Amino acid sequence: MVIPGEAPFFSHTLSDRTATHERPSRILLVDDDAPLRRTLPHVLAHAGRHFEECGTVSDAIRRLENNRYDLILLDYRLPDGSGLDVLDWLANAGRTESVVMISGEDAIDAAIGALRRGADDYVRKPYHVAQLQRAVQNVLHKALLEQANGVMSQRLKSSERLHRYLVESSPDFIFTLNPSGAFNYVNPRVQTMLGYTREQLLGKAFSTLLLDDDAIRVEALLRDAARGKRMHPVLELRLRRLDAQSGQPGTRTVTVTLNAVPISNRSGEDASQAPVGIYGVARDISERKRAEEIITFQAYHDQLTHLPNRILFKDRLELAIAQAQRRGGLLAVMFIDVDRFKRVNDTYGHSEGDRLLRGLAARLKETLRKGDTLARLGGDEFIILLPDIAHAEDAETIAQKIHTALKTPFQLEHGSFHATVSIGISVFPRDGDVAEQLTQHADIAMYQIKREGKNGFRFYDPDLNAHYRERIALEDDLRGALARNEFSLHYQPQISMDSGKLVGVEALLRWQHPTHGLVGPAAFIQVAEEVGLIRDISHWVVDTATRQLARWHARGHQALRMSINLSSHDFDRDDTIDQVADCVLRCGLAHDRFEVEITERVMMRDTDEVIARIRRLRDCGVGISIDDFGTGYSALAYLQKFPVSSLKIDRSFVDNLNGEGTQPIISAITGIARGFGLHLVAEGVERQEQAQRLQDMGCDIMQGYLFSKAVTAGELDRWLEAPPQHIEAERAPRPQ
Ligand SMILES: Nc1nc2c(ncn2[C@@H]2O[C@H](COP(=O)(O)O[C@H]3[C@@H](O)[C@H](n4cnc5c(=O)[nH]c(N)nc54)O[C@@H]3COP(=O)(O)O)[C@@H](O)[C@H]2O)c(=O)[nH]1
Repeated sequence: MVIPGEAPFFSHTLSDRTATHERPSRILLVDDDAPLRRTLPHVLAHAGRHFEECGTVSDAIRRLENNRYDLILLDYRLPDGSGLDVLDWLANAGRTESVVMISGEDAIDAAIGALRRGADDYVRKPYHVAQLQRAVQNVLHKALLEQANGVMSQRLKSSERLHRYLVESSPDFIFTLNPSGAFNYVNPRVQTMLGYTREQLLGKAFSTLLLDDDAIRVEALLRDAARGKRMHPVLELRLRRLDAQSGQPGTRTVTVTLNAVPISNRSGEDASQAPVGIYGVARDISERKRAEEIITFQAYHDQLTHLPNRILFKDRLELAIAQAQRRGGLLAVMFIDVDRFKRVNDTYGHSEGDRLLRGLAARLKETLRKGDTLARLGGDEFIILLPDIAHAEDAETIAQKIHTALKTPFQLEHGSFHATVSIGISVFPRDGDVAEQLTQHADIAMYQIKREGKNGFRFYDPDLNAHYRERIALEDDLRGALARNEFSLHYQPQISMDSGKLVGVEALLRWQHPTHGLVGPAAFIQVAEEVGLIRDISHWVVDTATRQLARWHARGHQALRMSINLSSHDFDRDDTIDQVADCVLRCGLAHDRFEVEITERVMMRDTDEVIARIRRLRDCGVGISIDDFGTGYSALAYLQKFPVSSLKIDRSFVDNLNGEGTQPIISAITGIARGFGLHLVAEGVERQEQAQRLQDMGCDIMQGYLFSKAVTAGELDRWLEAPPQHIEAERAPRPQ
């Protein structure tokens, strides 16, 4: 490295300069004695010595003005002045030539005067040759030593400047401590790194920058160092920082290397006795630490809620199991699933779903103690670890607290939302002694709560395993069912009692399961909804049903109506509704021939979006039929809001025709249908007398096992060509 304006650090070596005998010496003889001037070069001859001569002061000065010499042999008395004049000239010119004064003056004052004015030696005439030779040799040697010394000190200065430059401009905080551990040097980096000026730190103990824990470690180290022990190479410490802007204290994380350095080199003494200073280098690793912390946090936490994730949860659970095993204690795992969460996402969008999850995380946290772990496993699944419980029932208390905490609705952008959760609990060691098992058993218990109607909690029970496995298998089979073409539609006839004719059909979904045979929708629709398969299934139903109806219309049965069932989930989005409209249009189905049955569950959703979607269907000529009409509370209110075209008298009324209050309800429904001009169908008609009573009450169209179960399209083809004989027989005589 080269400091600007400086020679390279080690551009030459000492040995170059100290090899005096090899170096030529240029010597000027100044004497008015010409024979002496000619003789002296012979007397003083030596390898590398070159002599020049002159006899006057002025001649000497002229030569000096143009040349440099290593030595001047200078006579005291000269024709035009004194050798002292030459000495003065040399002094004034700042010249460094060595001078041996040669003089016949006896007086000691002359010698002293010459030496004072810069002569290096004084030889009095007459002299012995050997005396002059020695003087010349000594002076030349001394000059060379001085020269070498000058070079050396120049190099030391350069070296010191270089080191100072390196230390002062270092990106690290470099410091030295005295034996008491107080700063006696700090480089300027301290100001940007820690916010202190050098003056603020000099004289202060290093420990004043340290946090308590670190201070204890470092003080022990410094004590060891003072006793001559080797120091540890690298420490990670937090140094106190003074924020210049806010004046607030903070910390920076640094790696520090501390090295003991003996302060004085007292030769002969035991080195371990020498007082020790400390040389330290602190490197700021705060940013790296922060980045590491963020990466670690992200690896072990859920980004949405900032709760621990599955990995961290498992880690904590394994630790808690090990501790519980040691102390023979209990712990509980609570698997929590948010009920109907998917609906929030589908209806209000993902940002509302996220808001709800964050709110839920905060509420769940509030119900827990320090030391418990709440984690998010993903989606709407949370899990809690209660690492230290006295009784299994303690987990029950927490579950109740959670349900209580959720009684207050969440405030979302779209308004308030009342969330419920299903909680499954497993307890160590009763329900398992490894993390995966406890988690899976809590999950199974949670799943059972879902099956039992959600919004509750229960403990794991080994009997639940079988149900769980069935459910998992069902989910797996269902996922491939569409691709394997295992679905079909069956059509249940609707008969007009007046004409005895088949006037409509309800399309009902069937699943030809590879091992279980023909499976009805009640066994899988809910699962399809929960695992998100319902959309694709509904699309298949809509497509198949509209094509089939178009085929029957094309064969001349244009009056035939068909209804299909959609899931309430299908009304959360536009795509299924768009598809119904597209299919009806593409197949050219006449107004009201194709109908979508909606349940009160759909109407209860009652959002602007759901109403708009139902209106859109109606505008496309699709009939809207209310299934299980009259079983809910606000049936009449719905009729005002929704563009309904048909009502179905629920099977429960038909079943209970003789029950208290049933007949007035059925009469009311028939009255409403007549009043609003709605198509009316009674479903679940199984017996002749039911058909008779319904007909008496003004209901004409009926559907039920009395007439037929749902049949395949092929069977219905045959029906349409030749209605079965028994239908006529089932028809009740017309009222007179
Ligand atoms: N999202 C979709 N849901 C569908 C679809 N297809 C059907 N479903 C829903 O499943 C429910 C059960 O249907 P299913 O097992 O087919 O039962 C229907 C009839 O078989 C049964 N029924 C008909 N007549 C009688 C009878 O006289 N007695 C008796 N005990 N049961 C009878 O009733 C069911 C039809 O009911 P409804 O829909 O209310 O008219 C079913 O309720 C649908 O909601 C589908 O494609 N998608």
